[in-house]
Amino acid sequence: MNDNRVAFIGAGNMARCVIAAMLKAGYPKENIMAANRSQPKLTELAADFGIQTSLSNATAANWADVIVFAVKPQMMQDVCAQLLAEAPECVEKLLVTLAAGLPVSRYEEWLGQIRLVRAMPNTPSLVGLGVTGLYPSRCSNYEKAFVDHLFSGTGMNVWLEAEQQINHVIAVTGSAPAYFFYFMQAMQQKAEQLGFSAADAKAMVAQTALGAATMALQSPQSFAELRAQVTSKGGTTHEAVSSFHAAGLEEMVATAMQAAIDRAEEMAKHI
Ligand SMILES: NC(=O)C1=CN([C@@H]2O[C@H](COP(=O)(O)OP(=O)(O)OC[C@H]3O[C@@H](n4cnc5c(N)ncnc54)[C@H](OP(=O)(O)O)[C@@H]3O)[C@@H](O)[C@H]2O)C=CC1
Ligand SMILES: O=C(O)[C@@H]1CCC=N1
Repeated sequence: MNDNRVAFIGAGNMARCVIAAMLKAGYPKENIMAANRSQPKLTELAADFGIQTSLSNATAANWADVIVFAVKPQMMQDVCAQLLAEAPECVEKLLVTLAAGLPVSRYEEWLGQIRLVRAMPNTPSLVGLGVTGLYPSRCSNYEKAFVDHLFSGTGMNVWLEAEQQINHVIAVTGSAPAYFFYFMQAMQQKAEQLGFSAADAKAMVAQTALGAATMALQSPQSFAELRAQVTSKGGTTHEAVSSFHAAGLEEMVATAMQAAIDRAEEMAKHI
C-alpha cells in the first residue's frame, strides 16, 4: 500500500500533522508531495520531512495516485475548478478531503462523480495521538483499506456510516484539542497568579492533563469514577468541582460542542 503516491493540496497545519503521522507510521517520504500556493510552508516541510513539494497543485495532482485536499473550506471551490481545468484526470483518482463543513454533494457539483473520502483528523495526529473520523463515498474496499492505512499513524481511525456524523466528529475530536488547550491555558494563568513561572505552570498543567488522559485510556473506570478517586469527602477537590458544577460546566460544554456542529452545518449551506 505504501506504493501509492499521495499529494496534499494545501500545506498548512493539518497537512503537516497528517504527513508527520504518515511518516512516523513508515510511509515512504518519496511517495508524499505537498503543493501550496506560496513557498514558505513547502520549504519547511521539505526541510523537516524530506518530502517532495510543488507550487503547482496540478503538478502534484498529476504526479499522485491519491489526492488529499487540505485547504480551508472557503478555498475549496477555486482549488477544484483549477484542478479540473489544469489536471482533469485527477477526478478519476481517489480523492480525500480534510475540510470541515463541505458535504460530498458539493464536491460532486464541482468535479462530477468522484470517489471521495471525507477525513476529519485533529492536530494531536502530529504526535500520533489523534483521532480521525472517516466517511467514504463511492470507494472500493481496497480504497477504504488504503485510506485506513494512510491515517493509521494519526492515532485512531473511526469509520462513519452517515455523512452527518462527520460534523459530530468535529465537535467531539476535530475541534476538541482547542477546548483542552483553552482549559489548560486558564489553569496556567491561575498557576502564574499563584507565583509559578510560566514554564513551570505550563509543564505542571500539561503533565497533569497527560496523566489524567493516560489513566482514563488505561483504566476501565468511567470518567466519573476516576474523578471520584480524587475527590475526598469534605476536601479541596470537592470544592473545586462544585464550583465548576455551579457555574454550569456540563451545559457550557454541550452548548459549545453544539455550536461547532451548527457552524459545520452552516458552512455546508453557504460555501
Ligand atoms: N486545523 C485543524 O485542527 C483541522 C483542520 N481541518 C481542515 O483542514 C483544512 C486545512 O486546515 P488548516 O491546515 O488548519 O489550514 P491552514 O490555513 O493551516 O492551511 C491551508 C493551506 O492551504 C494553502 N492554500 C490556500 N489556498 C490554496 C490554493 N489555492 N492552492 C494551494 N494551496 C492553498 C495555504 O497557503 P498559504 O500558506 O499561502 O496561506 C495554507 O498553507 C481545512 O479545510 C480544515 O477544515 C480538519 C481537521 C482539523
Ligand atoms: O476550526 C475548524 O473549522 C477546523 C475543523 C476542525 C478543527 N479545525
